[in-house]
Amino acid sequence: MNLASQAIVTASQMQAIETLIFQAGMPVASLMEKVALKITQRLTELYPPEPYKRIGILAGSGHNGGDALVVARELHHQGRQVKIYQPFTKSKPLTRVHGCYAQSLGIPFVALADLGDCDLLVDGLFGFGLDRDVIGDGAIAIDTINSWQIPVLSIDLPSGIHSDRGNAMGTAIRATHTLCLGLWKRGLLSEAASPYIGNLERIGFDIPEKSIQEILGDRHPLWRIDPLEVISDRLPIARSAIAHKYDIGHLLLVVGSERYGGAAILAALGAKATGVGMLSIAVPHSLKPLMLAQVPDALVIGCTETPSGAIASLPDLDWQKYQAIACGCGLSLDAGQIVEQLINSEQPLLLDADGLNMLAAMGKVRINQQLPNRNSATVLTPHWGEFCRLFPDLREVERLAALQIAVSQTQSTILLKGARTAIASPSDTMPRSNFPADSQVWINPESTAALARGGSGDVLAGMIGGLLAQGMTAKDAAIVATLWHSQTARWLVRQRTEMGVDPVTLAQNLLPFLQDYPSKIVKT
Ligand SMILES: NC(=O)C1=CN([C@@H]2O[C@H](COP(=O)(O)OP(=O)(O)OC[C@H]3O[C@@H](n4cnc5c(N)ncnc54)[C@H](OP(=O)(O)O)[C@@H]3O)[C@@H](O)[C@H]2O)[C@@H](O)CC1
Ligand SMILES: Nc1ncnc2c1ncn2[C@@H]1O[C@H](COP(=O)(O)OP(=O)(O)O)[C@@H](O)[C@H]1O
Ligand SMILES: [K+]
Repeated sequence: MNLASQAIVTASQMQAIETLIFQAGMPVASLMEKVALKITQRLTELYPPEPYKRIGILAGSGHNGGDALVVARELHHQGRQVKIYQPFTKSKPLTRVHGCYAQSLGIPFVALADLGDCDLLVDGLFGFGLDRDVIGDGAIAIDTINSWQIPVLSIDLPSGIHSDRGNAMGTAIRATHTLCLGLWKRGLLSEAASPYIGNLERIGFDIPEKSIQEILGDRHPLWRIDPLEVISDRLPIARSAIAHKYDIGHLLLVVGSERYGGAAILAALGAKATGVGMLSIAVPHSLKPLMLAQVPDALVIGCTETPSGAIASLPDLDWQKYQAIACGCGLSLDAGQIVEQLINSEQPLLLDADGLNMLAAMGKVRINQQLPNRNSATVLTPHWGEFCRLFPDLREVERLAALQIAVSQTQSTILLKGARTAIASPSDTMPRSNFPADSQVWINPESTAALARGGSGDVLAGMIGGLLAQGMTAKDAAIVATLWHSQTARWLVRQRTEMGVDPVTLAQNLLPFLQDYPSKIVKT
C-alpha cells in the first residue's frame, strides 16, 4: 500500500510528521519553497496564462499564507499580473519575509475589492492551522469571494474548512479546485466539506515513508480508496478457460414486493453485471412473471405472499447451493421473518434497505448477539437514516467514529452510503475475540450527486452480492462495488449530465465502463 497516497490524517498527525522531517534536517523554508513550486506548477497546468492573466492572491498569517506568497512571486516571474490581499497585520516570520520580498518585487498589495477583476484567485488564508471560527476581515474576504464568479484555487484546504472535521468554521471558501498538500486531510474527505472543495487533488512533497509510518503506526484507521488501483487490480474478474457456471458463484437475491417490484429488478441488473455464474431470485409469487421477463437468465423462486404482496416466507431452500445471499431491496416492511432466517444461514449475507429495517426491528441486544456469531461474512449497506435506525445510540456520534463502533459491535462489514461512502470491516488480522474498536475505515473519494436518485442503492446491493458470490471478501466486494458504481456514474455524467444517470442506465453501463476504463476515470 502506498502510505502517502492513501493515508488520511488529522492536522496533529500531519504536524507531527512535518516535525520529524524538520528534526531530520529539512529546513522549514526549503519545504515551503518546494511545496509552493509544486503548487505553482500544477496551477500553471490547470490555469494557463491565457486566459488566466490576472491573479489575486489571498495570504493569511500562517504558513498557508507563506505558501501563497511564494506562489505569488513565481506567478509574477511568469509574467502574470499578480495582486496580493492580506487581511491580517501580523504574520509568522517566514510568511512575513516572503511578503517583504514580494513587496520588493513590486507586486501590489491591494484592498479586497481590487481583486474583483481577477481571472483566478489563489486562496492561502488558512490551512490546517485554523483553530477557531473565522470572523472579521477574514470572514468578509471569504464571503465576498464566494459571491464573485471567479475560479478559486485553494491551497491545502478551502480556507475556513476544519482540517479534521470538514465543517465550515463560521464560513468557508467554495473552491473550484483544492490542492491538498502532503497527506490527505481528514476533513477534506468528509461529507461536510464536499460542497466546498471543488475538484480535489493531492500534491505530494516526498515525505519519507518512515516518517509517516513512525507517526501513524501499524493500525492507522483511515484510508482513501484509490480508484485507479482498485479497479485495475480487481476488475474484470478473470475466469478459468475451463470454468463451469457453478465455479463462478451462485447468488441468491431475496427481494421485491408488490409495492417495490422495481428494486428487485435493479438489484438483479447490478448482480448480472458482475458476471456471476448463477443468479436465483426469490420474490413474492405474483412478481415471478415480471422478473422472468426482465431477467430471463435468472432462476426465479416464487414465494408465498402476505395480503399486501410481500414475501411471507421462503420455501425450503438448500442454502449450501448459494455462495452468497443478498436480501432487502424492495422487500417492504410487511415481509415475514426472513431476515432472522437468513442470519442463521451459513452463507455470506448482505442486508440492504428493508432488510436493514427488519434487522433494526430485532433490537440492539439480538443484533449484537446474532451477527457476531454468524459463521460467514455479513455486509450491511445502510445510508445514514438506516444506520441510525439500526444503531440509535450512535445517532449523536460523529459519522466515522459511529461506523467503527458499529463494526466492532456487529463484527460485520458496514458500507455507510452517502456522498463520501465509508466502508469498515472487522480486522483481517486480529482474532475475532480480540477485535479492537478501531477498525480500518476506507473512504470513497469520488462520486457524483447524480447517484442521489431512487434505485441507485439497489444496483449497488446487487453488485456487492454478485462479487461476494464470486469469492471476494466482504471488504473487497464492498470497496470494489462502491468504486465501480460511482466511477461509472461519473463517466455517465460526462455523456448525459447529472440528470441522466438513472439506475437502469447505470446498471447497463457498468460493463461498458470497464472497457478501457483508465481513460474513463474522470480526473478531478
Ligand atoms: N510547515 C511547513 O513548512 C509546511 C506547511 N504547509 C502549509 O502550512 C499550512 C499550515 O500552516 P500553519 O500551521 O501556519 O497554519 P495556517 O493554516 O496557515 O494558519 C493559521 C494561522 O492563522 C491563525 N488563525 C487560526 N485560526 C484563525 C482564525 N479563525 N482567524 C484568524 N486567524 C486564525 C493562527 O495564528 P494565531 O492567530 O492563532 O496566532 C495560525 O497561525 C498548511 O495548511 C500548508 O498550507 C505545507 O505546505 C507543508 C509544509
Ligand atoms: N450526493 C451524493 N453524492 C454521491 N453519491 C451519492 C449521493 N447521494 C447518494 N449517493 C449514492 O447513491 C446510492 C443511493 O443509495 P440508497 O440511499 O440506498 O438509495 P436507494 O435505496 O433509493 O437505491 C448510494 O450508493 C450512495 O452512496
Ligand atoms: K487555504
